[in-house]
Amino acid sequence: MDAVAAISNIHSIQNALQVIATLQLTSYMFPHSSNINDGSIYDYIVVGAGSAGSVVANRLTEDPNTTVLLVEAGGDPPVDSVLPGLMVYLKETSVDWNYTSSEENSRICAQNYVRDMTRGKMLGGCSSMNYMLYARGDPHDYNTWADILKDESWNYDNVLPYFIKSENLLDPDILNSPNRIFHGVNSFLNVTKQPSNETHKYLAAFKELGYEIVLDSNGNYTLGYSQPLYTIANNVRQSTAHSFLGTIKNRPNLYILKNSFATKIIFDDNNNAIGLKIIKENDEIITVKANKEIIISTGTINTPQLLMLSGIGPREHLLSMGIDVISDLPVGENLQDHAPVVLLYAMENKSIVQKSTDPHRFPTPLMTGYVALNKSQVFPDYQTMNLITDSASALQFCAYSFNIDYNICQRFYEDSKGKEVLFVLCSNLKPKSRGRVLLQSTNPKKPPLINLGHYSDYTDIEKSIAYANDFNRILKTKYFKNVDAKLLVTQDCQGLEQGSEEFWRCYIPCISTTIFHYVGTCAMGSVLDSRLRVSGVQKLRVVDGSAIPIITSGNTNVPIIMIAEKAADMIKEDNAKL
Ligand SMILES: Cc1cc2nc3c(=O)[nH]c(=O)nc-3n(C[C@H](O)[C@H](O)[C@H](O)COP(=O)(O)OP(=O)(O)OC[C@H]3O[C@@H](n4cnc5c(N)ncnc54)[C@H](O)[C@@H]3O)c2cc1C
Repeated sequence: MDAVAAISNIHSIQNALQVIATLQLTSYMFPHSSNINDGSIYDYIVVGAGSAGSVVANRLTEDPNTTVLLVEAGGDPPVDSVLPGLMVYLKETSVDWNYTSSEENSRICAQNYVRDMTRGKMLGGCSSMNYMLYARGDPHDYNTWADILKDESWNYDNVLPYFIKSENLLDPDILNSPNRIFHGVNSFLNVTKQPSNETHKYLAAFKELGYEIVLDSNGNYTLGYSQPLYTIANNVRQSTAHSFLGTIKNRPNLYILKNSFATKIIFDDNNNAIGLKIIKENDEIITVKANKEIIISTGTINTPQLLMLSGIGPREHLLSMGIDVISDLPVGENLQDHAPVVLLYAMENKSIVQKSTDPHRFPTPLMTGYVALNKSQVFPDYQTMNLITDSASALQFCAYSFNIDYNICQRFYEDSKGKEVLFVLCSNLKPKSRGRVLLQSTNPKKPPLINLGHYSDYTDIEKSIAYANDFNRILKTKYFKNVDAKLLVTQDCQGLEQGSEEFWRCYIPCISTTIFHYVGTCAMGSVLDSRLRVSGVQKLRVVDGSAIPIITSGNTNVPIIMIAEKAADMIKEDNAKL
């Protein structure tokens, strides 16, 4: 097999799945689209039914006297979203916004490198196409937010109830452990483990290196290696579309407009957000109105675009685009992501590697680790996601899912053919690099200009070197020695002493990628206040990943769900006072 053939296999399966999607087999699981007319008025309008927007719409409609319109650019999640084992087939399809980032200013391998940025365009947003790892981040993250924002309501003790509020944990081991107190069991988001015996030999190797093997990384202590939790239950993906919308699809006060694209927020003369311009599925343009508030939940890339198109953003940039400025704010700046280094290890010979063929489960056995280099530190510096796979699947992950250069992936494949492969994503959890989102046009349908800025801060390379070196000690463990495990290296870096400074400096820029954790472009503390209100205007909030001031120490879906739970309470409180 070569990398081109591996990707062509994926495309063939995607084509078949696109045909199946026309049957709309999943539509019974989700709310139907409402008939919305020009000029309709609601108490609240929520724009974007992703991880955050679905939760906000659910919580606001708990009061039967409150009407909510939820506007979503995409439609129902297809079968390949609902079945966890098919997750790799969603990229670059009609449910992906298909954004790319131009990385010309960063220090990655190739000049003017273009990176694929997968983003969900359907009910549930990215929660309908993500890799379903349930990770809350570390208490230190939220205590830092509270310090920056000078608002204790964001410290760990005060956000923990919102993590608990959203969750229905179904794992018996954690439920019978002291960590039970950190988990919810009564809510919409079902969470399970996907246990696998194949992880044991690797967990033993991590233990040999001195890492703790923990039952759960989602309590008040996150360090150690574990079999993680997933937003998978009852054989299906627990997207927010499934958990928070499917379960309330008959609420008469929830109105949903699918396949409809919001293009502009309308303000009155006093800068109150009062309406929203939308292009419907049939290209009809309508304006809808909100009595109380408009909540923007269109995600880290589209939220800054919508705000800027509506006159909220950096003055110079808006004026250069011919847009009248309503509020001069650093919208689009502060873009953050985890940019992991991909480390591949060729393990024991296995002519036929046991692969999960069950589409109801996560496709490979996996372990996660949270590590602090300084042993007296209680929060992690880096995260590893460790997938146990085979050379052919590793080739697909490498060249397709994680968009690494074909030739490099091909080389990895050749050097691991017939073997088990440990595919590791090793992420610096607190990168200093920042990217940016700008408008490239006043046409709302034109994608914004995105620069992820990966490794634009030099210290991130240094940190990635330290973390990769630390992880690579795994080669010294008994199991790795017994099977004569090898770190796969690209041709260009061969000849350099493995583990040397020179080696990592060569290697890392070529095998770094994205894990799609984009946050921060409308951050609390700069664009928003700590109640998520947009500064300089009234009746407008942003509730999604863009509101995060500093990226969390792990995957981002569940922290965003927590923000949405907290936001819904703040919206209810603030409007009750009026
Ligand atoms: C491939 C992939 C794998 C990932 N894996 C994990 C993981 O394993 N675990 C984890 O915790 N996180 C993971 N993440 C990240 C996580 O899923 C996201 O951070 C999170 O879902 C983002 O939530 P959000 O509410 O900010 O935005 P989104 O979920 O993106 O929601 C935004 C919604 O707004 C809609 N929208 C946008 N513009 C408009 C408009 N103008 N009008 C109307 N609607 C609009 C979009 O279609 C979308 O539905 C992954 C992400 C991806 C893409």
